[in-house]
Amino acid sequence: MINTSTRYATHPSQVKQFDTAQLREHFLIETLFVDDTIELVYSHFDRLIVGGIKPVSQTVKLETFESLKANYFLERREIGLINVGGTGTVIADGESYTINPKEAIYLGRGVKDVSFASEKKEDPALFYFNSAPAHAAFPIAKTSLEAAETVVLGSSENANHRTIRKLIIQANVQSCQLQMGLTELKPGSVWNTMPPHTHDRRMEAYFYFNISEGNTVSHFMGQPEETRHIWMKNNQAVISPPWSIHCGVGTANYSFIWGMAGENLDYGDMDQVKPQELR
Ligand SMILES: O=C[C@H](O)[C@@H](O)CC(=O)C(=O)O
Ligand SMILES: [Zn+2]
Repeated sequence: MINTSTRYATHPSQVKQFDTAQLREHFLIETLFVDDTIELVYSHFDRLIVGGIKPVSQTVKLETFESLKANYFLERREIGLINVGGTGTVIADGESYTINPKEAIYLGRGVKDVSFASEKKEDPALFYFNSAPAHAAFPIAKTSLEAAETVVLGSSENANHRTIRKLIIQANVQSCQLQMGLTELKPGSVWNTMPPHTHDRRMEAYFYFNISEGNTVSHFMGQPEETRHIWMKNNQAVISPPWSIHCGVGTANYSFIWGMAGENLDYGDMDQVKPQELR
């Protein structure tokens, strides 16, 4: 089963007029994990696809869908998947890859048959994914948190102490557009990506997880001088337009996956915004 929808690109002057419901309709992705289903949103921002796959009682196949006008999903695309559930398997053109919790896999253009399975039905794999158009075919690559390029940023005094793990990044995985990673906040730290930034050459999507029972995260978006917020639940994603900041604050610590597509593969070229400049 595959369930798809499309989100159009928006202009900052439009977003200025949006009420809560419109902001959520255009940017928030509420449902990503449904049993034995692929749930996805096709965004017109850099044509990034944001989705989730939850195999429970059967193997789930990565089917193509109408908007792609392709014979198979990865005919002109690449995909990065990170498992936020129990151990699972990705089968790519007959080859099986075991993906443990918090491990990632990159599949390049041209991989025809892709399917997903969980090791245990009671503890299913949850594959969060991003996919972008690809002009070249790069090899399949599996990465783990240990193998990722890691940076520790922030401090407990600023409530933003966190570990950023760049899983799919130029230094360890070759890709056309896609960059993905996983950021974990330390206990007592609640701010992610603070100070915030923009990168007009790339859009981004944030997927919030490990939000514990009774807690919530407020995601901030918009141009630095015209910000809006979206309240997030566990396992929800939010689309960040290229012109938008993307940062968040929680009522307790949490984790999130970030993924980008666009002009280049230079993670570090962000334009920083000073906290006191935000409006
Ligand atoms: O462009 C890079 C992305 O926004 C994230 O990698 C930022 C992040 O994980 C963080 O600061 O906590
Ligand atoms: Zn960013």
